[in-house]
Amino acid sequence: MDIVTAQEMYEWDRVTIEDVGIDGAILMDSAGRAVADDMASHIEKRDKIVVLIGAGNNGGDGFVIARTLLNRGYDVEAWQVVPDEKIKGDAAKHRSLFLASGYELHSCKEVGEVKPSLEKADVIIDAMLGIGVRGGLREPIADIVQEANAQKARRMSVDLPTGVPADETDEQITAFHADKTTIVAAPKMSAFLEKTSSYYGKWNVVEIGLPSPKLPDPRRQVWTEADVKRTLPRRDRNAHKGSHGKGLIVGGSTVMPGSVAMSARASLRSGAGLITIATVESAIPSIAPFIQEATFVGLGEKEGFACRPAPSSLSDYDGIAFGMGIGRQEPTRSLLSEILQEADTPLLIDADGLYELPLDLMQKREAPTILTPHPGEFAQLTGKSISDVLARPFSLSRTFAQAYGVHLVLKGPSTIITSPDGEQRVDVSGNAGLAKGGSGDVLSGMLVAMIMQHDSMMDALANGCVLHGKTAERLTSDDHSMIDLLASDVVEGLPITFRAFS
Ligand SMILES: NC(=O)C1=CN([C@@H]2O[C@H](COP(=O)(O)OP(=O)(O)OC[C@H]3O[C@@H](n4cnc5c(N)ncnc54)[C@H](OP(=O)(O)O)[C@@H]3O)[C@@H](O)[C@H]2O)[C@@H](O)CC1
Ligand SMILES: Nc1ncnc2c1ncn2[C@@H]1O[C@H](COP(=O)(O)OP(=O)(O)O)[C@@H](O)[C@H]1O
Ligand SMILES: [K+]
Repeated sequence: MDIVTAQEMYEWDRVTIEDVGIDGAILMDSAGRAVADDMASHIEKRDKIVVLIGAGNNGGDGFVIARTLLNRGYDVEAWQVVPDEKIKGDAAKHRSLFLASGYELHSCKEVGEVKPSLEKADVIIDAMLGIGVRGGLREPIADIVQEANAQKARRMSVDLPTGVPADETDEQITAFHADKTTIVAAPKMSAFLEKTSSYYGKWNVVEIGLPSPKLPDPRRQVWTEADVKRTLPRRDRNAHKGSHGKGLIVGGSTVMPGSVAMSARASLRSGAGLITIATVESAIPSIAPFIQEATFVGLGEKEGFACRPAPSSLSDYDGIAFGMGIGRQEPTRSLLSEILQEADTPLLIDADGLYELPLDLMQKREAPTILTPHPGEFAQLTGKSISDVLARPFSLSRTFAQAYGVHLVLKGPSTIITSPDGEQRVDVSGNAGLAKGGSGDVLSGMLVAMIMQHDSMMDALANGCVLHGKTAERLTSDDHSMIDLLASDVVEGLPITFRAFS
């Protein structure tokens, strides 16, 4: 499922109308009817419905939705919240069709006129503004949004909640707070941004007749369960342990020994053939009982933290993960510098490994490098603030991955995975049960296992992220809550996930 900007959406629409030859008013009719069909499955005949209609094409969709629901016998009041002369083109045509059908259209210049209807409504449908919003909301829309948000009615938005822009933004927004949004044709970037995603409520996408081959490839897509099922490698019945990769996990310290054990277990549970843990010598006895299947390499240590030299024969491994629980001490960073220069296999760097990462050495590597920061770590890597990262994760990820030639997994409720040539995939699985220490360590272990088994790095990373999130989702819907779920529960939950997906 492609994720679009406003500009990409307009281009898709333009090409469909001009080159394919589908009339704009017909597209609007299809869009409105598809949205009405979707919304109708969430409303009852006895519900009092108010449709709020703006000036642009989003309002045009609103006229079609109101007419369609009225045709089907729903109890609908249609409210135009802009002056007549503002409504032009296809929207004006659908306004005429609405009136010619014999339906009543209310209009308001200020919120007081529509307020009694909003107060009585069971459902408020927002077709005021879509991807064409510019700047702060003007009156009366600003007041209507505030009044609608104060009601107990169910709020449903058409395409986007009014006030939410389609794209990344630094601006503070005031917006309609939808319980549900029916998105037209393709999800917009803002559905995945921390600042704006909550205004959408639950969302889904309806098809409206825009031909898929005519969408200019945004190189940005949601990675779905179906994508995982399609691309997850099947295990060959003649496999031996070497077929699925020999991984090295470098991390841990005397004060943080558990993280590497979790990464290693997650890696083995995700299909890695062999896992070696490289950690400070003194931590091995405390870790070993938790992971009988792994082998160990003892690292030299200074005051409980790992130091050079790097484990010998780095080239024996098919994948390396560095950083979980390793600490931020100077000797540890020298160890990473050595690994960056010597390892000629895929190297994933997470957690403390990302702290003061030598970007120049990383950039010189020829084998793939994968960074898995959360927004705080990415802010530190880029010299931006966390709020900058949260406002522009797509563009900052793409710029960084392309500049440094790395794969970037920017973690969060929507995890954005970017390749060195700028392709992006978004994983929306998981829930707040994962907002716990150790979740990232589990993910790193899973990703190393995936990297060793897939031919495509992007498939490996996207599949690993979705399987991680889906495991948490399943666990919190069965035996656990988001409160009690531990990272180690996610590791032990992997078998059922893999059974479902492979
Ligand atoms: N194009 C497509 O691909 C398809 C689009 N479709 C649908 O069309 C929608 C996009 O339509 P759109 O381009 O007409 O923009 P839209 O969001 O209705 O707003 C424009 C109006 O809002 C006004 N306005 C702006 N900012 C404002 C503010 N801050 N406060 C107050 N008012 C403000 C602005 O006024 P102006 O500034 O011009 O005076 C103008 O009148 C899209 O989301 C989808 O639903 C589908 O039907 C089919 C395929
Ligand atoms: N609210 C959430 N919804 C979905 N996934 C989440 C949420 N919070 C955290 N996660 C996921 O959990 C993991 C946390 O990683 P990270 O922040 O590195 O944790 P830690 O360093 O504590 O192990 C990431 O995969 C992230 O995507
Ligand atoms: K809307």
